[in-house]
Amino acid sequence: MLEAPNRRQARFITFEGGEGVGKSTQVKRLLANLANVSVDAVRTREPGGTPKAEAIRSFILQGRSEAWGAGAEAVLFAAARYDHVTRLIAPNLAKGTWVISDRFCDSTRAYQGLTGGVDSKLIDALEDLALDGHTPDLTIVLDMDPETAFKRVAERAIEDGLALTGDRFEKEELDWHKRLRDSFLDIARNNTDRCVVLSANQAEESLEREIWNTVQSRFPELQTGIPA
Ligand SMILES: Nc1ncnc2c1ncn2[C@@H]1O[C@H](COP(=O)(O)OP(=O)(O)O)[C@@H](O)[C@H]1O
Ligand SMILES: Cc1cn([C@H]2C[C@H](O)[C@@H](COP(=O)(O)OP(=O)(O)O)O2)c(=O)[nH]c1=O
Repeated sequence: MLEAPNRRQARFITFEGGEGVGKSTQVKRLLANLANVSVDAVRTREPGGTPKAEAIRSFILQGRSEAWGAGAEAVLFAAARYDHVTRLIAPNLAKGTWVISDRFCDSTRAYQGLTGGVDSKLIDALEDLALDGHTPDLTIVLDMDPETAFKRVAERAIEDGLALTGDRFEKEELDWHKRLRDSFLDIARNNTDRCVVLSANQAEESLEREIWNTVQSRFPELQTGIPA
């Protein structure tokens, strides 16, 4: 008897890229597309995803670890990630539920490592410890020039009547964000088996279709259309 898609091997997909490129928007759209083909999936994010990792998130994003430097912050992100992997990601994958994460280990490599100047040996060691073997099956890198991304975020904040305050990393200079963009592209070039770079500078719906096509071609079991 043929198995329904959600009975097959669960997949771990991550979204990466700079600020405001549309990661959260597209994670939600991918979840809806997976639900349409009866695949059980959970949406999560980094830093965070579990109560303890969310506590580390608040600590870092409020700027309380800034004075410690990028190396110590990389260790904090890795501590949050270890909790996230062992308490949420691994158990869900083990029971057959796909996991879709808004940011994961490439953010540490890009922000603290390539852009923040932390030695790649420390980043490699932290990644090895925190992932505990759970390398993503697919990473979608959303790429776009940071000026356009910032305009989007600002326009939306004005529409919603919100003040644009920004967290620790959103406050960095434009040049820093350009280097960050290059860092994500470097990571993708060095991990072509895992990473797919897509232009985020397109309408939400067309980017959603590109992502769904990418996911379906990477995981052909989704194309069978067998109902659960
Ligand atoms: N393709 C798109 N075109 C225009 N605006 C978008 C697009 N995708 C997302 N947005 C808007 O841009 C802002 C940032 O999107 P978001 O998904 O929160 O980005 P991120 O999670 O990468 O920070 C939001 O206001 C969102 O509604
Ligand atoms: C996961 C992770 C995030 N970060 C940064 C990226 C973001 O600036 C911030 C998370 O904030 P968040 O608001 O979730 O990101 P976004 O702006 O994409 O919506 O933490 C790191 O510096 N290192 C990491 O390992």
